[in-house]
Amino acid sequence: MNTNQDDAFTLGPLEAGPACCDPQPVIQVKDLSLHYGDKIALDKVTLDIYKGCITALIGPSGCGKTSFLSAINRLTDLIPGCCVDGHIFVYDQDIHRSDNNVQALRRQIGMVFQKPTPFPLSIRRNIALPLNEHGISKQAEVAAITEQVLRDVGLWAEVYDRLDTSALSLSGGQQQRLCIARALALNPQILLMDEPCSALDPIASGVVEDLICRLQGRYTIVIVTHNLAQARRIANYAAFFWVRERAGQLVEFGRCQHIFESPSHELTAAYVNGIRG
Ligand SMILES: Nc1ncnc2c1ncn2[C@@H]1O[C@H](COP(=O)(O)OP(=O)(O)OP(=O)(O)O)[C@@H](O)[C@H]1O
Repeated sequence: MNTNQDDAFTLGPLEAGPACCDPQPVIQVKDLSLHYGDKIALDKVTLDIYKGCITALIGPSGCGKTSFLSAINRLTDLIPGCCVDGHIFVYDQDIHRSDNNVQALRRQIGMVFQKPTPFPLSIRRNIALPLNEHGISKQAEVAAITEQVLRDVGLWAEVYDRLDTSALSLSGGQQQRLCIARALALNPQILLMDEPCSALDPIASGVVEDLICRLQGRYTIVIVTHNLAQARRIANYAAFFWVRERAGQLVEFGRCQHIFESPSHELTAAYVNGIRG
């Protein structure tokens, strides 16, 4: 087993530096409101997400962070009673237009959840299954992608000799890296991550956090985190949500340094300094 994590990852820092030096909107959210029946989870949120950057969604429990994430790849379509108003443009396409291809959208946008969610199948099948579902089934191609993405997430050296064992035999941190590899296999441009480290022990969490930093620049990443220190360490931009009049609202969005060191709103300052929330 390779114990040196720096050697394990095949992704290093980008030579050209982070793409977020020159912010280009990839996801444009305009007046997004989201209801679950009578409950307003998000009220008129407008926000741009920039190409190649990591954007952290922060705020107290129940302010609509997960709902915001779910709307971006239309997972909200699957929730009974959930209703979305407003517009979300991904690469200038309005994703809620009726002629939009949801399968193509989800291929473009990978999702990683709080709790690692490997399929109860072998490590190999976990990567192969989504590829097969999207029409990639040539054995050599599937094997090459499998090796590449497992190398990308620093897992190859740990699993190359047991690809046919159950993914459930992996540790929690390894399972989460497998889930990230599975998301990368379809070559998405955008990754949505809902508290990807919160179910992991501190060491596994550190490895996954390091991996997320290595993905920056290659992918546009939107991450929900309750860990403000983590948001500060890894994100280029932060969006601070709050609950006002029982509805989730965006209070402030900006460069991470601005949000944490000189926010424009008193509420943001109170939250990031641990006074409220
Ligand atoms: N499927 C659902 N049905 C009804 N209400 C829901 C549903 N999902 C979320 N909500 C409600 O919508 C609001 C926003 O929830 P959401 O999970 O998006 O917030 P969050 O900021 O991600 O919270 P947390 O940090 O605790 O995960 C909450 O009041 C929640 O109870």
